[in-house]
Amino acid sequence: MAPTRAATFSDSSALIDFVINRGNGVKGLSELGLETLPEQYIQPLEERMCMTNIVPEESIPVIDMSNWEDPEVAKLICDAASEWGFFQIINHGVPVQVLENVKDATYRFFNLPVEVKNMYSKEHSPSKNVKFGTSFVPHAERAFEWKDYLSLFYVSDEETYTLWPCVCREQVLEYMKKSKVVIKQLLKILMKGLNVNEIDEIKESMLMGSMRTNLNYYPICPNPELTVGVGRHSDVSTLTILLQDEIGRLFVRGNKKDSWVHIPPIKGSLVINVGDALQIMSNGRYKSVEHRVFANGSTNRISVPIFVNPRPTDMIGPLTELITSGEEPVYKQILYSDYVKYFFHKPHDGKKTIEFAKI
Ligand SMILES: O=C(O)CCC(=O)C(=O)O
Ligand SMILES: [Fe+2]
Repeated sequence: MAPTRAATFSDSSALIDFVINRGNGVKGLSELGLETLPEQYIQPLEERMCMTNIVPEESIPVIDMSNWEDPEVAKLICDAASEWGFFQIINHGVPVQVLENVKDATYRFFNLPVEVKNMYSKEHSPSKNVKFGTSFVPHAERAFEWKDYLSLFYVSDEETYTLWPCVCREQVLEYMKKSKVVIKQLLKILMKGLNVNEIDEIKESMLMGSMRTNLNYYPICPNPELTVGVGRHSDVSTLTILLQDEIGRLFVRGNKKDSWVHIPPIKGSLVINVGDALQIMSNGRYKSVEHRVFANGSTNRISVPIFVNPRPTDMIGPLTELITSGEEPVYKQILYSDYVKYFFHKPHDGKKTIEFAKI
């Protein structure tokens, strides 16, 4: 019997060498035209897509930001952040062209020759602030995730122009800068919702002292029903601003037990979600909610999240305003970089990271 193409990688070390060490990623696997998914990507049954758990009649709020100072808009945002942890915004002020440009830049990066992309892998990158990789933490995962990414931690414009790949740096920078306006509006509203009316320097650093933008690439997958693009997780950010393309397949945990709700692509919109850092700072009032991405059998998908984070050196914990007003703290003070380190040392595991900060 002729061997199937998947047999090429029946040996795990050969697959790891091709995908990780040589930098082909899952894009390289996808382009081999494999007929079956390599077993290293087969997820346990409970992590795979199950249509019966999807609630098609539910959806996360879509909020028009054109009158963002209107108290009714503020209420919609604060309610969405506490009930869903997720919402989409439209008329947010980030020009559509900026969004289109960053999507084009994402394709430009992933279409570079493997040798060029691999110059940014963990082993070869000139800086830990720029990293090309695949899956989430392949060295610790029992099953890999069907995703490649480029992760860009912003330090300064100067560093961006020296270290980031030239095919995407200007577009990512512009997307970050234009998004900063709406990020500030959202944080102002969310803080007001907690009766925190002044955002001083220390608070601004805790809320948005650093930013990381990821370019995510989910290539066409053989047997998409057996794997995931990104497994169940909540983000470790304060807020995440996510640009997705028109493909869909991003799901968020719904309010009913074991239910999942699709986040439909809306042209020009941005998906906003609360991350663990904001759940901690708000003492649990705003919720970071589990989400995941399923793989796709017929189309490549991209997404571009901006993770708005505290600075790595910030101590974060429930805001003093909440505690002095009599709330019992649910979380302790933690060094943000310790929290992030903990997240990146284990595979995706739903909402478990936040246990690290619980009192
Ligand atoms: O690709 C997406 O739509 C979501 C990705 C995501 O959840 C993440 O990168 O944290
Ligand atoms: Fe996420």
